[in-house]
Order: sequence, then structure tokens, then C-alpha cells
Amino acid sequence: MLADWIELSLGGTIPTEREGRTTGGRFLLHAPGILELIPDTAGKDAQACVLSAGIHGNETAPIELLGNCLARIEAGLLAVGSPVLVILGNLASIRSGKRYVTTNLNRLFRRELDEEGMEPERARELMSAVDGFFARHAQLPRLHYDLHTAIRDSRYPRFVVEPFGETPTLPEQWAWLAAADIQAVLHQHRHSWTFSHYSKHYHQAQAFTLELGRALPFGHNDLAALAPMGRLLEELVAGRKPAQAPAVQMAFFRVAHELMRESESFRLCFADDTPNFTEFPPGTRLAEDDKAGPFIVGEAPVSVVFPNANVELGARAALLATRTEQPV
Ligand SMILES: O=C(O)CCC(=O)N[C@@H](CCC(=O)O)C(=O)O
Ligand SMILES: [Zn+2]
Repeated sequence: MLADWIELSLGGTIPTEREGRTTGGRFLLHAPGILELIPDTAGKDAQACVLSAGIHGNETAPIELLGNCLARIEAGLLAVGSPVLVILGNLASIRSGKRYVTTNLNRLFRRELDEEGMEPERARELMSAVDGFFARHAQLPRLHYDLHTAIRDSRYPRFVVEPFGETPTLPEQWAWLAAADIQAVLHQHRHSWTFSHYSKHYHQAQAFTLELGRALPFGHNDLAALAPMGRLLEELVAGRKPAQAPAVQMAFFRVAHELMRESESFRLCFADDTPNFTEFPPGTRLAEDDKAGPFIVGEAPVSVVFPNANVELGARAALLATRTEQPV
């Protein structure tokens, strides 16, 4: 069943087996696209792990990566040693290969959410699934990796966004991420109501949004480049201590400013295919908006991340980051 779970979930089939045995433990299907793995005996380094993918429907590599992991469990090659909540975020948008159907799911993870519609309903379902999971495994350290891919190329093809929050990131996280071949870290400067921020803010989890290359359709992803990340996910599932590498091999950035789309007229003044982390010198005009006016780079150069002029009105159109020497 585990090996077919993603296909069944995307096909809209509700599996007849809602729970069952698997290598090292058992599985439970909580709801469409929400699967829990429970070890018979937790490993020495077990953590309560939330591994999510497909929060944006066109970001398929992380779904394939999780699919490989589940297939290895089913084949008896990997034993479950940590409780793991596996989540396929936006099933309807994965089916249609679109980032979202009506609104960006990854801006809706807050408890006071009052919006209605498919994505807000799904955000509520996912928040409640995460709340229940962390409550059931309250004795273990908490971790959430929300796996994504980016719209455009990047000077650092694999990077993580560290959500803003009170809970400090443990040094071991940097060492694990470096060993998983993550090349850069972007520290958020304020609350962002993303899925990883939810787990950090409300559950004090170690949590990140991971950007694992460029968004491509199913079957077109270079999973070889993600082999070290695949190993990290497997070590977490197995409840083993992950491999470590020096954090200094990653480049650290912090967000200095968010460009928001305030009117229909908003436009970015650089090419659409500009790679993430491209640096612009002081004085560069980066954006124009009839309501907000132009945005011109101030005294320090900035690196642009996630530029997208076509976001909803009032939404983030780019992050502007500056390099820091080490973790913020
Ligand atoms: O490539 C892009 O422009 C977007 C990629 C993406 O979906 N990124 C996440 C980052 C979430 C975060 O800030 O933690 C997003 O925009 O939701
Ligand atoms: Zn995404």
C-alpha cells in the first residue's frame, strides 16, 4: 500500500486499508494525503517528523523523493524508527500541475484564519493533523521539513528558508542540512504564516521550507542531485542520527526587505528569468508600483529571492536579502 499511496491519493481513490503493518512499525491513513508512520520501537535518535510536499501543486521533485522513501519502506529496505507524518499538501493543485487552485496555500497557516474555500479548508485540516501528531508524540523532539522547488534557477539550487520565530535553530540542523548538500540558508525577518512557520511558531519545532531545485513536471526531475537529501530523509524516518558536515560550507542570508505587490500596475524592473540570489548594487531600481512608488536599492547591495510579479494583490512579490557571516 505505501508504495502506491501517492498514486492512490492523486487518483482520488480512498484505499480500503486505513491502517496496516509496514517494515518496523505500522501506518495509519488519517485523511486524503495525510499518512502517519508509527515505529514499533522508536530509534535512539527518533524525532517526531513532519515531512510535507506538494503544498504547491507544480513542485513535484519532493513528491517523488517522498515516494521513493515510502517504496523503500514497503520493500523492506528501510525500517520505520521515528513517528513520521507524511503530507501531500494541495491534492487538487498537484492533479492539475498548478501552484494553487484559488489562493496560495502556503500563506494560510495561522489559527485565526477566517477565509473560506478549498485552500483555507485544507490549511485547517493540515494544521489540525500537525497539532494531533505533535500531541501524540509529545515526548520526542519535533521537526518539520516542508519540501518545495522554486520557480526559477538559483545561484544556490538547493537552499532552505528558516522561518522567523522564537525557537532557535539547533546547530545540528545546520550540520544535517550541509551534509544533505543544501547550499544556502535564508533567515526570515518576520512572521510569514507558511506551513514550516506554523510548526515553529505554534509547536516550537525545528522547521524549514526546503527549496530543492527548480519546479518541473513529474518524471522530469533530476533526483540524482537530491540523493544526499534523500539520505537525510531516510535517516530521519529510521530514527538514526543524520550525517553531519560543516555548516560553513553553506552561504547564510537574512531577509532585509519584502517587496509587496500593492496595485495592478506592479512590475519588477529585471528579467523574469533572473536566478534567485542575484545581487543588485545600490541605486538599482528593482520595482515600480503606482501605489507604493518605485523601489530603489539603498546603501547595501541586496540579493533577490522568489521574485514573482504575478502574485495576488497585497502578496509578497520578492524577498530582498543580505549576506551574513553565520547563522542569524
Ligand atoms: O520560486 C518561487 O518564487 C516560490 C517557491 C516557493 O514556493 N517558496 C515558498 C517559500 C516559503 C517560505 O518563505 O518559507 C513560498 O513562496 O511559499
Ligand atoms: Zn513552493
